[in-house]
Amino acid sequence: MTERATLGVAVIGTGKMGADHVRRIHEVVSGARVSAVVDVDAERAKTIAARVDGCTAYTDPASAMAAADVDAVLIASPGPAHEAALLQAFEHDLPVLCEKPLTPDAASALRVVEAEQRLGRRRAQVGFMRRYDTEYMKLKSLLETGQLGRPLMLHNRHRNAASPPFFTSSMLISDSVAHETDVTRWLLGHEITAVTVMRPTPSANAPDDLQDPQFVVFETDGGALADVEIFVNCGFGYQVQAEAVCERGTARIGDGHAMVTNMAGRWGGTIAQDFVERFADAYDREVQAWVDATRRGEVTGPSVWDGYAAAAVCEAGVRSLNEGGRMTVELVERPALYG
Ligand SMILES: NC(=O)c1ccc[n+]([C@@H]2O[C@H](COP(=O)([O-])OP(=O)(O)OC[C@H]3O[C@@H](n4cnc5c(N)ncnc54)[C@H](O)[C@@H]3O)[C@@H](O)[C@H]2O)c1
Ligand SMILES: O[C@H]1[C@H](O)[C@@H](O)[C@H](O)[C@@H](O)[C@H]1O
Repeated sequence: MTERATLGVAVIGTGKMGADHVRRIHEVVSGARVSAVVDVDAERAKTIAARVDGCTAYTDPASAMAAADVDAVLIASPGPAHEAALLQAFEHDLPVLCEKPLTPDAASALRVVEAEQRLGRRRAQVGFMRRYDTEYMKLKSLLETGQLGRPLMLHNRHRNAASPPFFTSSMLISDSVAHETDVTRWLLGHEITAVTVMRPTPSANAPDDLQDPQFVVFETDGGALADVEIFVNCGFGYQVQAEAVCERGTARIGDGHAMVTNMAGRWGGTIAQDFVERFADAYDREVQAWVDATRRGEVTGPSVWDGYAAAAVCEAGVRSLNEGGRMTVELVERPALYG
């Protein structure tokens, strides 16, 4: 298959993540350019477009997708806006990289799976960027060698310094733990069959009415258990850690000991303050891999099915959070398109 010339990308949503992806495509990634940006906030779209020569600002995704210089779409609007943008991109037969979550609930995610199936080929990749993080990749490779034996448990910690003002208790699951649903499925190669969410006494530093932290337990069809501590107002920084406990050993990532200093009677290092810093390399690798595959006419990386499975687990998790107790996860039969 011949490679396409430089890929013209429309970035939809130019907030924290979208603006960072615009910078990335403009300055870091090869083989692509940002030809359009879209934001319901016209001023924001214009400000971001002005950073890239030849980039047009739009307020309506459909107009950008119809533009002659747009070959592909990167969706970085909030989760509830993803379904409409994905379906429009499919109508225009454009390849998509959609930030996580694919959509915020299982029914809307399933509509996206069904729409892609009607196209008869994969068109979209979901932005589960931890699959491109070097530490997660090393852990995955080690588990695949079988040296540690069968994975029995996976402990996950996911801490943000502070949550944005719009964050709700349900979003700790649907927006944040969405990542752990994906890494658990991907690292273990299991589907998650049940979810239990527990509520410790909220931190005094969490905004009023926010249930923060939460403690989540996943059961898998391979008989493993995974737990997730999600704490989005921990105050001290951004930390993502995972430890796989297997029959013959354990492996842990995310301790962040890149540099240790000794100074003034203490030893220590620094902690990243947000995801843009902690996962910078992973985002770069993710977007470059998407551009390369798209130019070859292929779709690789986490699929719309992975996005649907994560949405179904998170929906069960939100029910457990709100109603209490263990909730089972029901997935539709996996279509052949997703192997
Ligand atoms: N992979 C990651 O680690 C990671 C990190 C942060 C955010 N995200 C995801 O990226 C997405 C954006 O998050 P963010 O933190 O940048 O949010 P944000 O609030 O900073 O930005 C969202 C932007 O989208 C715009 N917008 C809203 N509705 C829109 C619509 N219908 N069409 C076009 N633009 C619209 C808003 O005006 C805003 O500028 C979310 O899906 C979020 O979950 C992923
Ligand atoms: O949207 C963000 C993003 O996905 C981050 O990676 C995660 O740590 C945050 O909790 C979430 O709100």
